[in-house]
This record gives sequence, structure tokens and C-alpha cells, in this order.
Amino acid sequence: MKLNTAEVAQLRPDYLGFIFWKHSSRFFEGEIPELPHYINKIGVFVDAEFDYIIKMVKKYQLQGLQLHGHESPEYCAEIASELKKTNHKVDIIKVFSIKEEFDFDVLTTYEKACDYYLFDTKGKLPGGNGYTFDWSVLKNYPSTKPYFLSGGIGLNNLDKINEFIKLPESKYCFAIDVNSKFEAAPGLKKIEELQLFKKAL
Ligand SMILES: O=C(O)c1ccccc1N[C@@H]1O[C@H](COP(=O)(O)O)[C@@H](O)[C@H]1O
Repeated sequence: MKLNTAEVAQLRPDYLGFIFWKHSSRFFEGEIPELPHYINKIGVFVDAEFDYIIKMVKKYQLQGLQLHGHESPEYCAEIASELKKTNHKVDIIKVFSIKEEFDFDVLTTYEKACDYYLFDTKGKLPGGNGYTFDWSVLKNYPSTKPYFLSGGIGLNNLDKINEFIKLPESKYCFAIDVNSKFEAAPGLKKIEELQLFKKAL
């Protein structure tokens, strides 16, 4: 897989994600180029073993974990606390996948265990499906925790995003997360399109 991380970094994103799920076409191995301090490196995991996550955090100096599987609140809290003991402060981003409806009650037990939520679209894969969900579901968002809006977001969603950010349900929307809609091939991002997107936002 060919990555263009250094070029993407020149666009000054707040976060850059690296996929540590071996079944993904974007499975990351190798070296991360030196990145400016203002870019947070996020490891994307799916029901990964505790020790594997710890190893990847240390190897790549990750600043956040994006958890796309069935990770329990206890697991989220434990991994953060274990890493803290060795001076690795990581943000825990727990992912919830939405189809048409979503029972936000599930968030209650995660409130103390994670720093952010990320709302993605439910699909065949645990992430990276390339489809948007109906963001109006977020009208029922009960929390004050900042969340990432994700799932199939591309240039064609710009008008919708600009409308969404005026709505009350976007109050805690903290970041817009993009992935497959900006790719020429898995992992290879389309720089000009990302640039256009960022500028338009
Ligand atoms: O991209 C993947 O292959 C992937 C695999 C397993 C878990 C998450 C994955 N990607 C993340 O999913 C969201 C949404 O992506 P998309 O815009 O629908 O392509 C994003 O955070 C990706 O980093």
C-alpha cells in the first residue's frame, strides 16, 4: 500500500489516522514520517488485543486511539490508565456506527471512559465503508462530549456540512473525519481534493 502521509500533513490536519486492523485494505505497517507537533497521530483499532495497542502506541508515539469494535467502557478506561502509567497520555475516541436509528442510551456507560465519540456509518466493515448516515439522528444526542462526524464524507457533502453546522445537533461536533472518499487507492489521499474540502469548510 502506497501512502502519502507527508503530503497530507502539509495540509495541516488536526489529526491523522493509521489503521491497525489487519483485514483493512489500509492496514498500516512501516514508518510514519516525522510530523509537526500540532498533528495528532491516531491509531485506528478494531477489537484489538490490549498488548498490541500498547505496543503500537509506544512504537509510533500515538496520541489517540480510535476504537471501532466492541470495546467495553472498562477496556477503554483500562487502556488509557495503563498507558498513563508509562507517561503516554492518549485520547480515547470510541466509535459508534449508525444505520438509520441509534439508541444513544449506550453512551451512558462510556461517558467517563472516553474523551470523544465518533459517529460512523454502519456497514459491512467495522469502518471505512464510504457511506454517510442520516445526521438528523444526532438531534437526539444527549451528551456534552465532543464528537467526530464521520462516515463516507466527501466533497459532495460540503453543502450538507455547512447546513449541519448551523443546527443545534452540531453543537458538540468537534471534528469532521474523512477517509475513503478522498482516495485514489486505499491509503493514497487526493491532495487537491482535500485542499478544496478544507478551504470550503
Ligand atoms: O478505513 C478502514 O479500512 C477502516 C477499517 C476498520 C476500521 C476503521 C476504518 N476506517 C475509519 O472509518 C471511518 C470512516 O471512513 P469512511 O469515510 O467511511 O471511508 C474513518 O475514521 C476511517 O479512518
